[in-house]
Amino acid sequence: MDVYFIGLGKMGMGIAENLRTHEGYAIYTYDKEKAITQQARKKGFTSYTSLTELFRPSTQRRIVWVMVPAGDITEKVLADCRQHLNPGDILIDAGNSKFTDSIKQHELSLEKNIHFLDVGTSGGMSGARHGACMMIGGDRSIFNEVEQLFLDLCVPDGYLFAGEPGSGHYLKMVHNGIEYGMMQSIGEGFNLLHHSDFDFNMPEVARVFNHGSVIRSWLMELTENLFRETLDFSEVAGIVPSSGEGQWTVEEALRKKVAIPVIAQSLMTRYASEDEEKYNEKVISLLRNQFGGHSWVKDE
Ligand SMILES: O=C(O)[C@H](O)[C@@H](O)[C@H](O)[C@H](O)COP(=O)(O)O
Repeated sequence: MDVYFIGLGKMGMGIAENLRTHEGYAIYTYDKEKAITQQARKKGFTSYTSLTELFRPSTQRRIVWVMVPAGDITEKVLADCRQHLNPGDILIDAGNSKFTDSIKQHELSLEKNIHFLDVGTSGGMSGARHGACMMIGGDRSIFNEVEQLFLDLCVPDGYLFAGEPGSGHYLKMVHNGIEYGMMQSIGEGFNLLHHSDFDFNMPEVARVFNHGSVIRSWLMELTENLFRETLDFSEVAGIVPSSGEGQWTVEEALRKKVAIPVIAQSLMTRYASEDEEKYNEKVISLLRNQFGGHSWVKDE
């Protein structure tokens, strides 16, 4: 198979490096950053500096693996690719795109007889390099034609053809909603341990939670790792950004009138962490003062 990688960031580069450890692929790469193109060449990839060079006329079917930031950038890259591709080529968006965008991209691709698969990719950087988890939406017949790609890139049992266009990214969205809730719960539990009257050894607690307990998990292993690296979090601001999938999960739950209180609360907690002004808490403090004469704490 001729596989063209577009976007060699933390995930794209890992996936490309993963794929070249398998037989049967000709791999071509492109990244808009010259420095990354150089880096890819140093690693031995055939790497180009423009899409025109990358997509030199070819009679072979091209499989294009796009892994760039979701939203406008993905939309532009996919549109640019379609300018160069032949009918029958396969365009794969393996980034964290919104499922509604993927449905649209599927339709736009179809207009040019280009096939489109939306692939939700999980497992972080180590997964990309050594075996990922992938959730795939699109036409089943196209998935069947390139299934070997997923067999090679994923851990055993680590991919699923989810169904219609958009379903791959829908699944990844909900996966990330669950990820938000699980992380929130781990954070809260360890916060309580941190404030308790007992002197718990945090890395050891995370270790024991990981051996035979109900809550053993990769996130708990990462919790053990982070505590082993340092117990001093004084330099960490405690601000938790979010890339969008948690928000889309909540929006979808509102649209479908499905209750997801834990995931919604995890998202709100992240938003609150970013709100350094604390206007909400200031209003509440002053309200307590209004009705009860309670004093408010002066900002230092
Ligand atoms: O499954 C995964 O490998 C992760 O979910 C990965 O996709 C990424 O780390 C998140 O997109 C971060 O998402 P937030 O920025 O929303 O926390």
